[in-house]
Amino acid sequence: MPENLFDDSRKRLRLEEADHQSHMDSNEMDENYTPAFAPIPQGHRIKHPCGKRRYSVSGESIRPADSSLPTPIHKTPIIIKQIEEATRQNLLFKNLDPETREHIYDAMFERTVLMGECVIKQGSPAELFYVVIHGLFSVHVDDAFVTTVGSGGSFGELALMYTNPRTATVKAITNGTLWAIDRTTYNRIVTKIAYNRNRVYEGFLREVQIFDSLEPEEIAKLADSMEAVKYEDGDTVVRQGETGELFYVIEVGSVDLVKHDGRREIQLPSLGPGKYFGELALLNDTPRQATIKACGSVRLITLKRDAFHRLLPATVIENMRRHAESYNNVSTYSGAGGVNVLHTT
Ligand SMILES: Nc1ncnc2c1ncn2[C@@H]1O[C@@H]2COP(=O)(O)O[C@H]2[C@H]1O
Ligand SMILES: Nc1ncnc2c1ncn2[C@@H]1O[C@@H]2COP(=O)(O)O[C@H]2[C@H]1O
Repeated sequence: MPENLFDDSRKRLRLEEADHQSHMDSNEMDENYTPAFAPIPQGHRIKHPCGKRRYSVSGESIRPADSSLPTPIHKTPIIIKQIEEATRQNLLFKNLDPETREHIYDAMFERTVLMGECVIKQGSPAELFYVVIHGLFSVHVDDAFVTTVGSGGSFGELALMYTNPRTATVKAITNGTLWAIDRTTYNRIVTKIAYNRNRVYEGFLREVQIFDSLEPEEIAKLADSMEAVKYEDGDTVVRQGETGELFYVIEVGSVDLVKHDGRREIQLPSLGPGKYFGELALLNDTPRQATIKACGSVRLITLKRDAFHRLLPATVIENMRRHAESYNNVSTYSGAGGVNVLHTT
């Protein structure tokens, strides 16, 4: 049975409440305020010594394999839109992929507050992040008023990052409606979705021929380091002559390759699902040797240069080098179709 984190959150919320009166009615925003946080790097993971992967965010250890996504809390499309707008500029949301963001919106719960209530008390433990749907709230640092936050705003974001005490007091100037999420639930969603996605990559990478010799554990590490990117028809993925930092495996769709040999533009065989490209720049430290464009919608899984060198064993690198030798030999090049000279210059 998944634990009920929302009941827990409400308990903590009550602990944060205190009876304070406020007579502030200013609408000024504190333009000097910069939230003291950096975005949670997606997939900030550590490998547990026992071999089971754990994900560590904000000092809390989460084992995503054993956790589940929270039960969604119903909200109207208007509320979802308001939450979306209020969090659009927030780094903790903006850097998340749409699927993760959606699950976080689903998990947020409603909290109504009365005029004069203290929602956050400076110095108290931080647990909840709030989006303001209705009402006006005043922010005070060391008892000095700094700003107000109204409908479409948010506060308490530090709670999603750290266990540090609250940096300010926030009071309700009017009755209000807030939607909230606690740090544990936020982290659980972020790590669970990253974990699920990596397991899907893992399944796919197991089927990729060049990785045939890898052990399951090596495939899992690779999946954890890879990120998906999407391109639409005609988009250039890599351009001949440019520096390259990524290695690509085609998950969905196909790509067209064109190489300019100094005189002529030559069309090379297209590549489809399970094929890879972009290894030459990383293997030889050379500029890209061909231009590659999406043919229809394409989904690629990418590996950064350092992870490429760190995670791929010598046997795989050797097989890639051997395969690259066939690039200049049309008869043995595995991408069927041969080469066509497009035009000469
Ligand atoms: N100077 C400020 N201007 C605007 N909002 C602030 C300021 N200082 C703190 N806050 C907000 O008040 C919140 C108090 O709880 P947190 O520290 O979690 O996150 C804080 C911010 O969201
Ligand atoms: N005949 C070819 N010549 C050069 N690159 C090729 C050829 N066929 C496929 N490629 C791929 O095109 C990629 C372009 O970027 P890279 O040079 O990093 O790596 C290259 C190879 O993966």
